[in-house]
Amino acid sequence: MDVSSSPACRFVVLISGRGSNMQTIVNTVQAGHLPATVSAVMANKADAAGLEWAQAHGIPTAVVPHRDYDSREAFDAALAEAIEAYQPHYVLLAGFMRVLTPAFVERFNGRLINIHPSLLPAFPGLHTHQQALAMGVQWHGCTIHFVTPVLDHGPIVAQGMVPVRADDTPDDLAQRVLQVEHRMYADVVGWLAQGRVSLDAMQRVQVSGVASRSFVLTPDGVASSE
Ligand SMILES: Nc1nc2c(c(=O)[nH]1)N[C@@H](CN(C=O)c1ccc(C(=O)N[C@@H](CCC(=O)O)C(=O)O)cc1)CN2
Ligand SMILES: NCC(=O)N[C@@H]1O[C@H](COP(=O)([O-])[O-])[C@@H](O)[C@H]1O
Repeated sequence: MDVSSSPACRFVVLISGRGSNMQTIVNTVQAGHLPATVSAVMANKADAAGLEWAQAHGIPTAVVPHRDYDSREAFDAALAEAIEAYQPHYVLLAGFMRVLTPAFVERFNGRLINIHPSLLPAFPGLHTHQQALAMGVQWHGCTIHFVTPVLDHGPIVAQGMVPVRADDTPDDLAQRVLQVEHRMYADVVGWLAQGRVSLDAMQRVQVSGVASRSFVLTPDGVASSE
């Protein structure tokens, strides 16, 4: 793919399902206020509902079915080849549900971003809303972080939090957290596109010109904690 004419920040977005975070990313970029483009949306499942939405919005899509490969390493190598064809500045995981191998993470080191539906380091892995309710936490939320070989452990870019209600079900919590996820990823995509995000010598995230990297859900919507 010839990207020489594209000086903008190129994103490839990885999904596994409905892709509401991917839709937020595409809508943010296609609003036209950022020097950025979503070069492709890719999924590890052909039935990922977000693929049809992306195609309808003019975004190239690809499927690399993880079940077609004999090993995690082989799948990751095929996925990496598909991604590198677009020469992205960043690869954004948005509901991507495969644990990535160290070789894959190394190949995109410093350019791989994920959104996780908990306030890391609390509740890594899957079923985070069930974990939160089981522990009786009163605050829950989401984290955008750089991806490292250690699952859900990378340097944190932003976090957002929501109150937990006594009668919450996991789905109630998921829907409340998604509101914050969408606002957060929209802001983080802007920071990335504007070249504001870096890692210091201690592998801590720095975002130039941004006073707060935390968000909170209020009765009036999602607010930055500035
Ligand atoms: N090396 C890393 N890979 C991934 C990270 C990461 O931080 N480091 N983040 C995840 C995203 N994620 C949570 O945010 C996550 C995704 C998937 C799983 C998981 O256990 N997946 C199973 C399959 C589950 C399924 O297919 O439904 C698996 O891969 O065997 C845990 C956490 C993305 N990858
Ligand atoms: N461990 C990864 C993970 O659980 N990601 C979560 O999957 C959901 C996908 O929603 P979406 O497909 O509508 O963006 C989101 O809540 C995201 O945080």
